[in-house]
Amino acid sequence: MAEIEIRNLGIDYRKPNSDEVFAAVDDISLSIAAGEFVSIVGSSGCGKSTLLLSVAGLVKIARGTITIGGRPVSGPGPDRAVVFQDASLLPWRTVLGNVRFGLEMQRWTGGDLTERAMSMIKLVGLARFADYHPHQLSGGMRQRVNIARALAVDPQVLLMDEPFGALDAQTREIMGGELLRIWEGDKKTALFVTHDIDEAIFLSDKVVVMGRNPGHIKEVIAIDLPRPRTQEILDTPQFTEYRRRLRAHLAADMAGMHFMEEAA
Ligand SMILES: Nc1ncnc2c1ncn2[C@@H]1O[C@H](COP(=O)(O)OP(=O)(O)OP(=O)(O)O)[C@@H](O)[C@H]1O
Repeated sequence: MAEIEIRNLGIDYRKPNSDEVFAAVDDISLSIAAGEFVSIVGSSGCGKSTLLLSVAGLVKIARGTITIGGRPVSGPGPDRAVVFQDASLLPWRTVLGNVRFGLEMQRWTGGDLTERAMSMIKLVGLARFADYHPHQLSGGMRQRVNIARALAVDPQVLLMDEPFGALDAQTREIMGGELLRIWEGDKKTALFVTHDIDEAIFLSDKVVVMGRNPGHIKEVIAIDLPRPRTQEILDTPQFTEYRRRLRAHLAADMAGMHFMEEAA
């Protein structure tokens, strides 16, 4: 059975300064197996974040269902952890304090909190910085802390919304590799939103391509590349072919957007 099962999902939002509602995503069905790494790509505003937030239980489901491990999602829960683009760290707490905070919030009972937090900080390569405060860290390091905090509570599902979106290209590439190393260690089910096609292919078992108005799934592409993945894979013919397919999808979507703007 799939770990995450999304069936005919629809999410509505209210238009700004109006009572009118519109479907941000509609009729989305997707099955994600336990331990799978799935990325969501698509043009801006097509509903990627909305889909991720719905799995997190942070937006109201208007139509359809989402189940995690067979249980319907009706709000946030300890089985899911979310990492957003901007590391939401507490500035007055150290790295250790921030990772501990996640455990404190979940009333972690799986052993000593500091020990657990430290093991996660080591996992993301920040052991030497445990006493630092967020402002003393680079953007990439802050995002590592965010990931450590999310993983510390041992969620079944890790949800990431453009977690490397604010980082420079090189740091982003390094962080992608790091994320895979961590994920390969204990294979959480991962759902990852990105604008970056190469990042999506490099990380994923499946790439979900979304289209817009309302947000829907255009195609789910299985990425049949060997693991563990290294940067060399980016230059292989298979990788290039996946890139070509995904670019063609997104280009078609962009062309549709221009057409709509002209028609408006
Ligand atoms: N809280 C909200 N209230 C009203 N409309 C919203 C809300 N959040 C998102 N929207 C709208 O819903 C649609 C989907 O937004 P969403 O953020 O899910 O798209 P996205 O694909 O993640 O976009 P981006 O790639 O630009 O981050 C957009 O039209 C957006 O303007």
